[in-house]
Amino acid sequence: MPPRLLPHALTPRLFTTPIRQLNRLHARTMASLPADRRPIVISGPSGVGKGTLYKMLFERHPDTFALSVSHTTRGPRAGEVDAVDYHFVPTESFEDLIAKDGFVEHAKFGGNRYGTSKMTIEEQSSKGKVVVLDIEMEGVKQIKQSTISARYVFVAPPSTDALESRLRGRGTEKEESIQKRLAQAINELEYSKTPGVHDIIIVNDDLETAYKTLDDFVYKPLDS
Ligand SMILES: Nc1ncnc2c1ncn2[C@@H]1O[C@H](COP(=O)(O)OP(=O)(O)OP(=O)(O)O)[C@@H](O)[C@H]1O
Repeated sequence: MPPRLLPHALTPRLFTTPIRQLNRLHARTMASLPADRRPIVISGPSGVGKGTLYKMLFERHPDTFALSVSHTTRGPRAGEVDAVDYHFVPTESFEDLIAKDGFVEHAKFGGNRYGTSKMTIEEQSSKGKVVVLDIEMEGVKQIKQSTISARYVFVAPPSTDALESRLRGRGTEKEESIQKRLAQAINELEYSKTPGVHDIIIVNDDLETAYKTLDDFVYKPLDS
């Protein structure tokens, strides 16, 4: 039996889509490594939208980035998974790793310890991923003093009122924790004004605009 001819509307797109369009489609679905492969350190006050922004980056460029999973002594929030959101460890194990010089940065915040292990960064980089680190001010200072060469992004809120309403709107923090985070936000914002500390400061007002600024920065050519 001769093959049935498909009506035009059902012809597979492959045969009707111009090559240039196909290439663009292909580029978007393939891992698209930035020219600059150094780890990207993203900092900014709690609740400003760091997580929201880098998750968009991961979704829009699959298989390209890896979030450095931090170690912490704090307990998991509802829905958080060990080794995915954090490596949840007891204080003794955390201190053990400090003694072995196993962290690129570590800090205490809100009564808990947080840190990025050298091993975590090495593992992801060796898989060809661009590592993204979500860390706070003290961690940024330590990485800047370390031998790690990184790019530094600071995410700022459009206003402190907006920051507070995002923190509250997220619904993950108790009042005491919100107050601590807001107090710390003032220090973070002050530090961000130090010249030369960050390569870019992104004000996260309109989300898509902020995302575009982040994407452009991450993918800018090496010589610009
Ligand atoms: N541009 C934006 N406009 C309005 N709301 C936003 C915007 N960006 C993020 N948010 C919301 O703000 C809240 C905090 O965002 P997110 O959890 O990403 O912050 P974070 O900086 O990663 O916080 P933390 O450091 O505590 O993990 C979330 O509910 C998120 O949906």
